[in-house]
Amino acid sequence: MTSIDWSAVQDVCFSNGGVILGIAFCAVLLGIWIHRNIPDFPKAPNDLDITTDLSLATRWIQSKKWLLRGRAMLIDAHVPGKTYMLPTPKNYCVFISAENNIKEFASSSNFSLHQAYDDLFSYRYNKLWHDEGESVHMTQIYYFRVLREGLTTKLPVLYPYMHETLVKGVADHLARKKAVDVNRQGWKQIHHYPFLEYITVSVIGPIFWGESLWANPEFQDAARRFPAQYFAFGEIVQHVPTFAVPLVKFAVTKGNKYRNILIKHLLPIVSEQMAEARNTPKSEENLPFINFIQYTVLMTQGKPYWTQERIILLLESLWRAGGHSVPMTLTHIMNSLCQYPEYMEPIREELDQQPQMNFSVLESLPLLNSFIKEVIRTKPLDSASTRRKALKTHTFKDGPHVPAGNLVCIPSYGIMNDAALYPNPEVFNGFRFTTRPTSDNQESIKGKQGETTRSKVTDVDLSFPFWGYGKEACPGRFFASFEMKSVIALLVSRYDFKLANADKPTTWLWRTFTLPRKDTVLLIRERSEH
Ligand code: HEM
Repeated sequence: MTSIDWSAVQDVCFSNGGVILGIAFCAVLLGIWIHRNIPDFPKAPNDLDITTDLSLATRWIQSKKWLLRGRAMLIDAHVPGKTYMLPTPKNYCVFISAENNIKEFASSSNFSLHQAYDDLFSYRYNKLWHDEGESVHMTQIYYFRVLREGLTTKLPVLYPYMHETLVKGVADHLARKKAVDVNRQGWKQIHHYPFLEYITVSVIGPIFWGESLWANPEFQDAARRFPAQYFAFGEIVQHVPTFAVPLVKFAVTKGNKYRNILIKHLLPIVSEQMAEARNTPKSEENLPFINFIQYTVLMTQGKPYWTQERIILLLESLWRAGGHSVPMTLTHIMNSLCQYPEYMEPIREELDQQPQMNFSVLESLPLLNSFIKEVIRTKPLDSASTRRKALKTHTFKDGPHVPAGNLVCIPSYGIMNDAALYPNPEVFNGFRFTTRPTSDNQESIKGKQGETTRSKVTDVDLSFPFWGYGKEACPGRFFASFEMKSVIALLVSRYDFKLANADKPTTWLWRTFTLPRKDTVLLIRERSEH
């Protein structure tokens, strides 16, 4: 029998005792960090149409893969009409596409939109003020009131202003660029997404904050930068241990720099306008829409819940919600116009045929409407919609049992690419939505009296759940769609454009999102006829 000679091991251990102790200490710290980062998943949903049996390790790996490959995982897992689940970093997400189940969860108080977005954007760490008495319900009511009653109904009046701002914004932006091509054909080079972000924010900025505040360079710069910083922090904070959150917040937000600037400017304005409103008789009907600040102040007049801090928080949330998704979706639309140039001429012709452009004309153009809708169908910003977190355990009438703490979502990409709803879904057909519907199951395209109407970008229905579904569907979609149409109409009718490098990818993926790359370069020049 051979005996083991331990002396070598002893030599290593004792002569390197400090090092080994150090490694052991680091291992303990790593263990604590991993432990804190493996959240206690809620109980797994069951009674699904497609069941998944996941070991702890698989669940952990899958939930991390979700960040980088969420969209692909969701598309792979999708079976029309079936319920299935995938693990996300904090819980399971149950995907529901059967009509009854969608209607059931979208209207049930057991589920919360706010809590679901808290998981995504870390609201709880991202808040400015800790507000014990805050009512999510009240905030949601006012999101809808301000956006629907305020902004949406005023779009016809706002169009000339929006158009003028766009024309100037694009011209000024391009004037700062030198022509790049050697053949002297007048092409200029711009970074596509930053350009569209700049001009769309230039349109909504004054409508939101008022012209004089928007003209303040310090305020405008902070307002432009704040949403991106908010989302970056919301993402980063999910991957650091809780004790490090304040430090990370300080580092990422540079000590709340942009938010503090917004507040410095907003507090005196909001408080002055509230004082003025108190001395003016309250009118419920036809409040004038001058800008968002003023409209919100008038709308909340006489409601003790609405303190100046809460009004600012409401404005801040609306600004974040509206700021980034419009230019991102718009970039997908413009990229698709470059990718499928055969659509450019018909859309241009449709625009050129209009003797005068205004809100109703722009809203009535079938080719423009259809092209935008087809891009959204094939390349939605988010492949899942109508995120809701189960606040209470919920057992659906038709099956799935969802323990509290899990998410429920609609697999919007899967539905919008289902061959039963959209024939040849894999084919990009820019004018797919110009024909009137043939199938009875598309409830959206039926008017109030059952008459068919043309499909619109802003439709919310079971075959087009891009904007969410039910009473909480995006209240900003009318403005978003109209702004996107205004930008495309201007660029298509006055400019030629193409991608500088058609072979380079134009998007990157994160979770279930398809985001435009910031480094995509667009070549653009003014059309000679204009
Ligand atoms: C292309 C642009 C946009 C897209 C893709 C988009 C998409 C969405 C989606 C999917 C939801 C969730 C609905 C649900 O889960 O049922 C939502 C909610 C919301 N959107 Fe939009 N949106 C866009 C533009 C805007 C704009 C421009 C504004 C404001 C000016 C806005 C304001 C809101 C608000 C306030 C909510 C939250 C409603 C609540 O908490 O109840 N959105 N949006």
